[in-house]
Amino acid sequence: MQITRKISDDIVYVGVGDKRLARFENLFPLPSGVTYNSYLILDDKVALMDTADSDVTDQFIDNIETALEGRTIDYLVVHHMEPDHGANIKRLLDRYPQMKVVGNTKIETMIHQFFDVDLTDRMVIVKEGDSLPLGKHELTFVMAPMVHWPEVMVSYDKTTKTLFSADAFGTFGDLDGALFNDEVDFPEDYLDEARRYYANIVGKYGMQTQALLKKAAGLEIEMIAPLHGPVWRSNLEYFIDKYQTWSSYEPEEKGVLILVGSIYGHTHRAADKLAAALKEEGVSKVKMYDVSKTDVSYLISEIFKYSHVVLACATYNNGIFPKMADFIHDCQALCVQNRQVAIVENGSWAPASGKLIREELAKMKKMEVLEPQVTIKSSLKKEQEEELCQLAKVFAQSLKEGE
Ligand SMILES: Cc1cc2nc3c(=O)[nH]c(=O)nc-3n(C[C@H](O)[C@H](O)[C@H](O)COP(=O)(O)O)c2cc1C
Repeated sequence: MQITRKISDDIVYVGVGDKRLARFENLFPLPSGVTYNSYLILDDKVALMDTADSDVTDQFIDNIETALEGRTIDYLVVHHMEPDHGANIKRLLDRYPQMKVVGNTKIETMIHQFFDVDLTDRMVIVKEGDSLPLGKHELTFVMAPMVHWPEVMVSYDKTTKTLFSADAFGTFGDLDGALFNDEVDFPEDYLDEARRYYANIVGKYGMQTQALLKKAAGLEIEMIAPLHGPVWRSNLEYFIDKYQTWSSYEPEEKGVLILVGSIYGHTHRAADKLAAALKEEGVSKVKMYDVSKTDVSYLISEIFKYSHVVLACATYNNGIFPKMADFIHDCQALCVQNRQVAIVENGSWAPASGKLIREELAKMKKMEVLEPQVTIKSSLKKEQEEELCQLAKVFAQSLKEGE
């Protein structure tokens, strides 16, 4: 059985969706799966654009064999060596003995690291701007180092004006039979997962992503074919604009994200009070999460989205409540920056989480702390309720600025 679709007259999607994988990179929950995209260009020469994860090998090979209709593969273009795309390189080298691998020198090195293969006379090394003629199609290679591994490159097909974008413009989520962005309700059903993918996987490398966007701006692109999620053939500016926003660490939306680290719920009550006060002040977008309940990858995605953040946190063994500390650590690792943040701390004998959170924020770029910092000693009292109302006013004013 094969499951393939054409993305143009002679380019066939041979990728595979996987709904069974629980966590991407054994880390990020996948409630609706993921796709491993791969594309076969059937020209005078046949080029396969990347392979797929070992979990889907059988279906992937079936797809390729059907699309080939008895032909063989001349070139395997490797854009990225992460095993969710590179796992089948050796298998394909064995299966198609005349196939050559196209990639840069770092890709060649990594192929040898991952596999015991002899690449003598089987490697075509390419650098920035090099081209590979296939017949009607000609691929031009553009290096994209650290988006999000060092060897990453993308390629551009002049004939169909397609950018094979590697992991850039990828999205979590299986596609349920769809292939193109205009076959799904992307803003409704995929945007959150696209942001979660970007923020957690590529988010650390904003500068490198900006460099790639700059190079891409010089190309006439009508289709973006990433390694995960839908192929973009319409409204490209919409998704490119999202990437501009995310990679420059600009908030996507004005609104307040409240993150609560609470052991017994008292800190939650304070967060509830603040949320209600924000509503009273006319703040339309307020979103609250318990950091113990929500996987940190969703919290990271949300902080990439919202302009303003409240960290409401209990003190735990003279430290920051562990789940909140984990979140802050992830923010630092992913270079989260440029947000307005307020702190609500709690402690029964020596509240310290506020001071410690402030120290962590100071290590990050452009994280402005809004005052007052509110200190609760066990449960919320009248005095702190007033401080929370005052903080809500400060937020409302800050949100209005620049409108
Ligand atoms: C294991 C544990 C360690 C704690 N460590 C501290 C501490 O170092 N300093 C402090 O002031 N309170 C400490 N507390 C108390 C809590 O911070 C305090 O009771 C707070 O009000 C809890 O808020 P919550 O109801 O939102 O969980 C600790 C509580 C627990 C359960």
